Amino acid sequence: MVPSSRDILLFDLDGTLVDSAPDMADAVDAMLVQLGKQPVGEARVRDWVGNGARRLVMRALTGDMDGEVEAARADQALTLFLEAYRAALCVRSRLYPGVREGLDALRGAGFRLACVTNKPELLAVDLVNQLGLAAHLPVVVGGDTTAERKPSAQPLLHALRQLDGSPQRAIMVGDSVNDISAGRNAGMPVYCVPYGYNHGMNIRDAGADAVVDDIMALYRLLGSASERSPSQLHGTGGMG
Ligand SMILES: O=C(O)COP(=O)(O)O
Ligand SMILES: [Mg+2]
Repeated sequence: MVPSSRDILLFDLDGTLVDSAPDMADAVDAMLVQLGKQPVGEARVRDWVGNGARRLVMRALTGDMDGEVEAARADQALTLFLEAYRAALCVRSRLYPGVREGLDALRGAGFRLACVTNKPELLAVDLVNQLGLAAHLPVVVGGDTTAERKPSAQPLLHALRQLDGSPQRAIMVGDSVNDISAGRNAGMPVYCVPYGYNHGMNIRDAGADAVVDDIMALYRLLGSASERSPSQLHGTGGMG
């Protein structure tokens, strides 16, 4: 039985469900080479993912987390990146261990699941399909679906509207401070996995309500909480 208080789970995509950095890094490097620049490689790109494609491209062009370039240059680079990425979206990307089993178990227990990512919506939907998760994640909200992306609450609330849900019934599950802020802004608890992309920082220091080793561990945590008492699972609207 699903806990009556929190029966909706909003999942981040990159770094939480899928290790997509290898394909993103290949597309970033293809873009850089087309612009006559040196490729940067996967390790750098891992630290740069999570704030949307445009920010990723600006980080790659400047080598700086907060780097800015003029709009026309960013537009041109973004077009090249998206072309390369769309053409090879799911070549080396892999689900993290425990994801398919965990989502199966959560679905089987009656949770309703959605994806809220800063990836452009079309790419996110395509990737979810290619990974065979379309049935698990019937709602996919991307970084360009609403006017603002995470850490704004907008995309989370948009997903909840499509599920006829509310923040009181939901938990955000992610891998970065961006997901934690988005969940806070939307008024819901945030559980994090420790293996994703958190800009080189340890997620255990970032203030999540819980850190779960993987999505199967999330299922075990929510399952055992629901057996104890629904109200113990953040049922009173508290944040932790
Ligand atoms: O920054 C991105 O492109 C996507 O990142 P997210 O799936 O972790 O939100
Ligand atoms: Mg992420």
